[in-house]
Amino acid sequence: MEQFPASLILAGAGRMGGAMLEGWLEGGLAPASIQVIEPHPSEALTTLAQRTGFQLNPPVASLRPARALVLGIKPQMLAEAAPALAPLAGPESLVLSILAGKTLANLAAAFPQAGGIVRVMPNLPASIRRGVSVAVANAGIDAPRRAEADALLRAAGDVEWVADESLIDAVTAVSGSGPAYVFHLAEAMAQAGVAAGLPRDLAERLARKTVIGSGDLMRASDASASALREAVTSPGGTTFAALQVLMRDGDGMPALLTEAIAAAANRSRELSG
Ligand SMILES: NC(=O)C1=CN([C@@H]2O[C@H](COP(=O)(O)OP(=O)(O)OC[C@H]3O[C@@H](n4cnc5c(N)ncnc54)[C@H](O)[C@@H]3O)[C@@H](O)[C@H]2O)C=CC1
Ligand SMILES: O=C(O)[C@@H]1CCC=N1
Repeated sequence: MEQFPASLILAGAGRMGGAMLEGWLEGGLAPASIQVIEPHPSEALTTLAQRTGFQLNPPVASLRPARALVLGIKPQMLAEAAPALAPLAGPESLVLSILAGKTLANLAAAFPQAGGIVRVMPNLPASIRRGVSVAVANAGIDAPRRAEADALLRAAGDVEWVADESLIDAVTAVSGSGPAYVFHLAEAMAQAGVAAGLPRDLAERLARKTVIGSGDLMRASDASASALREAVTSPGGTTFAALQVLMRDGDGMPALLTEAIAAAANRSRELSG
């Protein structure tokens, strides 16, 4: 049995907060223990609340500090939202933040009463419990709080704990933003397929199914990404011709991704404070 927190308030159930909520519900977190604060609830969130029974936007006066306060708002909203949210994190509470860039020190200043703080970078596949999260805890996180945070993150996929908070900016750039790179790969493959003469709908289906099948194959196989790539590449064949372009020094995919990931990590650092 997972050691979920006895009560949880989620502040901000947009795309990522909503994805984690779906993962928790699928993973067995009791809907009766969940309260969600979301000023602009989507239709899907409202339907989910009706179907499962968690409280969506309970009267503010009824809110008491929860064992876990999960922050799913945007980093730029923290300063504005914190004064109203801070009373919901008491000495027994754990604050779990998914905000890109916001450091443990930023969060401790915004939630001065909180018993402990965990900064997490999750990713969007959390909604189907296939996410990967990297977490770092401040000194207030004791073993029970850490186990509860771990249970929440495990319900959304895999979890890695790190001790060095400075790694989180690069983590954000690789796995937090990473699903967007994969989806963009599917977009770009479809576009290139159209340029090579395919009808758009066929090109989009082929790109989508190729990304899905390749991901499933990676999941099913112990082979490294390099070994799987080599398995597609016949010497002197078609893949080899394509990879000579993609792996080109200077302007190939490794160079582009290095630049893109550095830009994302820099943006994460800028968002602190
Ligand atoms: N979208 C993603 O794939 C990932 C997002 N994140 C982080 O998740 C956070 C949310 O990002 P998204 O879900 O993409 O944005 P979003 O805009 O979809 O969600 C933010 C939600 O917060 C709500 N909100 C605004 N003020 C509020 C308040 N005072 N109290 C409660 N809720 C309030 C908004 O109505 C909105 O629904 C960000 O901090 C981002 O860095 C982290 C990893 C991946
Ligand atoms: O784009 C962003 O800022 C957020 C953080 C990681 C993924 N989405």
